[in-house]
Amino acid sequence: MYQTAFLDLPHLATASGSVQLPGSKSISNRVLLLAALSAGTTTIHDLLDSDDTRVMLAALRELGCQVTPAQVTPGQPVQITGIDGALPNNARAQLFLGNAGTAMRPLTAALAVLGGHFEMTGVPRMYERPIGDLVDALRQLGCHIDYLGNPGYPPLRIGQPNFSQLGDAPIAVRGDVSSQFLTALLMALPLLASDSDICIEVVGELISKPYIHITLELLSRFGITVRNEGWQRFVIPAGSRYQSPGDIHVEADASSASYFIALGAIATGAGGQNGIQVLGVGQDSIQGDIRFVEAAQAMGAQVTSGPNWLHITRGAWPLKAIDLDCNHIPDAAMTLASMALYADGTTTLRNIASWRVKETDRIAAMATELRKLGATVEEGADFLRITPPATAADWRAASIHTYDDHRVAMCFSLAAFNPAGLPVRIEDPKCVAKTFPDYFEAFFGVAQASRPTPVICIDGPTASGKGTIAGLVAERLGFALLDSGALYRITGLAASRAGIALTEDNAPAIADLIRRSHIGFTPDQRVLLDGEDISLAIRTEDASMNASRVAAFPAVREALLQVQRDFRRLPGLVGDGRDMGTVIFPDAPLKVYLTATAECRAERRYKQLISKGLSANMADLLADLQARDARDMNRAAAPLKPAEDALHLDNSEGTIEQAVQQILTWWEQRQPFAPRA
Ligand SMILES: Nc1ncnc2c1ncn2[C@@H]1O[C@H](COP(=O)(O)OP(=O)(O)O)[C@@H](O)[C@H]1O
Ligand SMILES: Nc1ccn([C@@H]2O[C@H](COP(=O)(O)OP(=O)(O)O)[C@@H](O)[C@H]2O)c(=O)n1
Repeated sequence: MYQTAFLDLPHLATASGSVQLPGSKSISNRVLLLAALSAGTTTIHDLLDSDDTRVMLAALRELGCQVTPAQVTPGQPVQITGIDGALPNNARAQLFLGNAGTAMRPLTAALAVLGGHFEMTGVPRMYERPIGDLVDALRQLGCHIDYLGNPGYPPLRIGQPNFSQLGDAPIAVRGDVSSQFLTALLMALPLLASDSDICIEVVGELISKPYIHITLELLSRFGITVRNEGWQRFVIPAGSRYQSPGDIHVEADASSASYFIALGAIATGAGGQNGIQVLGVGQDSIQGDIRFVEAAQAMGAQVTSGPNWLHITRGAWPLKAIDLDCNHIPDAAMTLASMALYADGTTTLRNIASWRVKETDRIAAMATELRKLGATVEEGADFLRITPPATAADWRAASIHTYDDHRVAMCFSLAAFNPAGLPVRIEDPKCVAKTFPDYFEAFFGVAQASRPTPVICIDGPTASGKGTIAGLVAERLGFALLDSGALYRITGLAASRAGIALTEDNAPAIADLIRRSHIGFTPDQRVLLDGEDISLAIRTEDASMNASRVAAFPAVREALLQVQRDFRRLPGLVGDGRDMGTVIFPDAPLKVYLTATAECRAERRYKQLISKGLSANMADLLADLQARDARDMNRAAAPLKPAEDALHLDNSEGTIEQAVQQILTWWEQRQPFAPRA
């Protein structure tokens, strides 16, 4: 996830490939419970691995269900052998359910009906989340539930039920607080419906009907066909029995899919590749937002689908403007507003009044931000009318405000395909965490920039502060980081360990050795050589000298050339070294030559080594540093020198933060966005 203040999307040209969307949380936990209650073994594909599914799985194991493997492993299904509608007599368990409402409520209902001796506990926040309406409904039936803390809230104790008073009267449950109570009853009461129908009556207006729809659909896959009488009464027919469907796929969140469906409609692929494959949700999805596919098709998208996948390619281009009542797809319809930027006329999205009361006033937010890009937007109480910029010249480079609304951020990523070649800035990109923390990573994984991905080069002599400052600049911009010196350090270390003398004669052997080695950098910048963590070993002064020796060999530099260029990836890269701007990335839009006096550098290096627990001596350090400067500057292959278009930054006096700010200011001056207020 990008934690930066903003994220600059370079102008994008093409997109193709496949995106695996994470499984939906509410579907995952429903499927787990239904599989546990069923007869037979269920193989669950694409289960979400999250805190909430982990506590559910642990609880099911505690109740005696066989779960293999014990943990969710990416790409591997989970198998659950169910209890076939009954627990052993006097079953007993203490279940810790964290803060997972999707586990606490349905499990409470199911266990209260099954009977036994159970304690349902969780984290303190769970004890502030009401469950009284569900407990009241279950007590009407004859279930035995006690509050162990505050009445109306978990923790709970569940005992043996007494159903002798259970008549034909409907069971009443409030529907206007949380639809999870109704979901919980709908999943528990089939256990009681062997001899006669069970009727649930909703008191108050039922909220979140799409979620009840999901529950009903999943129940039917597990053999229970509930009669839905106008969303006010639900009848579970006599003779209902949970039966495993064998295999079941957990769908991804259908609204998350909308951005990639739109992407497939907007972008063509590069080099013969075609289309976007969305894995995790298919057109037979049980989620209401899947009908976004029809709207995207009306605008021109070509969509094919199979079990849990969609494939989208560009059809009509420009896209076709539409006039649509969006009441059935309130969340996904926002994505249509971004698609409207690429349409052949004015698009009208109607019946979207609910947008006004979401994370932000989404009608106002979309209108404001679309206008920043150059679109003409008319905004009404419950509609949005969008006319794209008339020509490429009418597009504007915009810094998109995201209002702490994940969907605004995701929608506007699509503006980076504009015909004007402009980048797009997304402010506060971490707001996507609400539903899709790795959205931008997934987006960058399939999109390609129209020009070489931006690189900021920071070159300079040893201990001038390159590594420290490059790391901070990369962090602020969400860019990848290339510590090129580490590659020479690794090479020196690998050669020494292999017993190869670091002489010019041996350069081909050293180059060969490094080509065969497996070099890795972890996200927290630890350095791996053939799987071994050598982060500390390459930082000794010995390793520094060896690095500077092997770095003088053209064969070694040649071997490392492509390795370094391969670090270039969206949204950008900061490269730190000696020849980033002169040899490796000569086309970089910003090159900085960072210097500081030799004395200043020696002193900083001294402090740095001591703080890492490595031994150091000031006089030796100064001499070594000067020797290394001389070797780096005077060698024939890629000598250390400023690129002709480099900006010089003397880091002897100022603080680290001042140097970082100077580089960020230079970067900002190269961007087309208006200065931030
Ligand atoms: N402007 C500065 N003021 C104080 N210390 C600095 C400054 N710039 C860098 N340093 C410190 O100098 C040391 C060497 O910096 P480093 O980033 O390792 O240099 P390089 O990568 O150029 O060899 C680090 O401990 C760093 O924190
Ligand atoms: N792009 C680069 C980076 C490092 N190097 C060499 O690799 C050595 C170690 O690089 P480094 O950046 O880790 O060293 P320090 O600047 O931290 O001392 C340097 O002394 C250079 O000789 C290089 O030649 N080209």
